[in-house]
Amino acid sequence: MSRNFLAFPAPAKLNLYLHIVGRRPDGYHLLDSHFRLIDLADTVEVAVRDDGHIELEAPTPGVAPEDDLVVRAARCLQAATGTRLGASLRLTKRIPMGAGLGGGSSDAATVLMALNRLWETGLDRRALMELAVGLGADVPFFIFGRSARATGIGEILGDLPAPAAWYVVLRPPVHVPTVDAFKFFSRKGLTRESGVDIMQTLETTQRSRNDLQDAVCEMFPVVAEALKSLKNYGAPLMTGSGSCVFLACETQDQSNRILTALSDKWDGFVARGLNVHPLYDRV
Ligand SMILES: C[C@@](CO)(OP(=O)(O)O)[C@H](O)COP(=O)(O)OP(=O)(O)OC[C@H]1O[C@@H](n2ccc(N)nc2=O)[C@H](O)[C@@H]1O
Ligand SMILES: Nc1ncnc2c1ncn2[C@@H]1O[C@H](COP(=O)(O)OP(=O)(O)O)[C@@H](O)[C@H]1O
Repeated sequence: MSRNFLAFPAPAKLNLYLHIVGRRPDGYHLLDSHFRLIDLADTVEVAVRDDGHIELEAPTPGVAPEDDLVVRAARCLQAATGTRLGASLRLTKRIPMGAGLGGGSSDAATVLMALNRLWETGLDRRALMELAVGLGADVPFFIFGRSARATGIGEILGDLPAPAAWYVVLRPPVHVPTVDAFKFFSRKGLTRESGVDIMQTLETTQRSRNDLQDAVCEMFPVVAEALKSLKNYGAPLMTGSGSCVFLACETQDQSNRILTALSDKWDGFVARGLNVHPLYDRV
């Protein structure tokens, strides 16, 4: 049966700083991080089914369909709203996985926003964000949908504008499991005491720092090498739990020139910072 698929973008994100300021009893770490959307995006295609089934037409490489975040997001919205409708899903992956770019989380957020509209379940942004945190700590950010300061485990979000910027992003050929990055970090006892009003100290200390960076560089020295390559051009940073590293540039041309200069050694891409999620007004 031919179905009427509609396509929705799922943009990636960078962490312009990532501070770990504590740890919850359940083991999740308390963060203070600046999340910024970029124009690299996956595409999620959705067709409503009236039989209630959730079907992913082709598996995401390395992910069992029932574990796929797009399937989990659809089932989560079904359970929360009691809708009898289902969906067929197609996913076009462009965001590297395990790269600190939030690809899986963004895919999940796009499914929640798209199906909330197509199933007419009528949840508001706040309700969708509350559902989202059960799918992943940085899923709520993509529903919040604009440059944000994230605290808590990443689910408490407030506006924090980012300067217009282009980013050159290098992609070391390793997949960093988020859980391993945090585990390695905590084993080294580098967690700062919680409760510090980081925005005050941020004025006096260097803001753009990723507290997971040293741990990931120790686990994957190739990430340290990628940072070193970019250090010739400015002050690079790893995004999220890695493996990607990035450098902010004022112009697209500057980003392209740096990527070209490093292209014999590194895979990478140039991305433009976004102020709002492409689906922002569709919630
Ligand atoms: C680290 C960040 C920073 O933006 O980005 P990514 O590197 O994933 O892109 C995010 O907080 C990742 O969010 P997300 O990828 O959704 O993580 P989850 O699936 O919720 O958690 C995976 C595992 O990471 C650890 N984890 C995650 C978030 C957090 N604040 N503290 C943690 O300790 C937990 O062990 C958890 O079981
Ligand atoms: N649709 C999906 N796209 C990407 N990863 C997915 C998806 N569904 C589940 N995953 C799992 O989520 C993990 C985190 O993926 P992703 O969010 O892209 O990376 P990161 O957490 O480094 O930003 C992947 O390693 C994969 O095992």
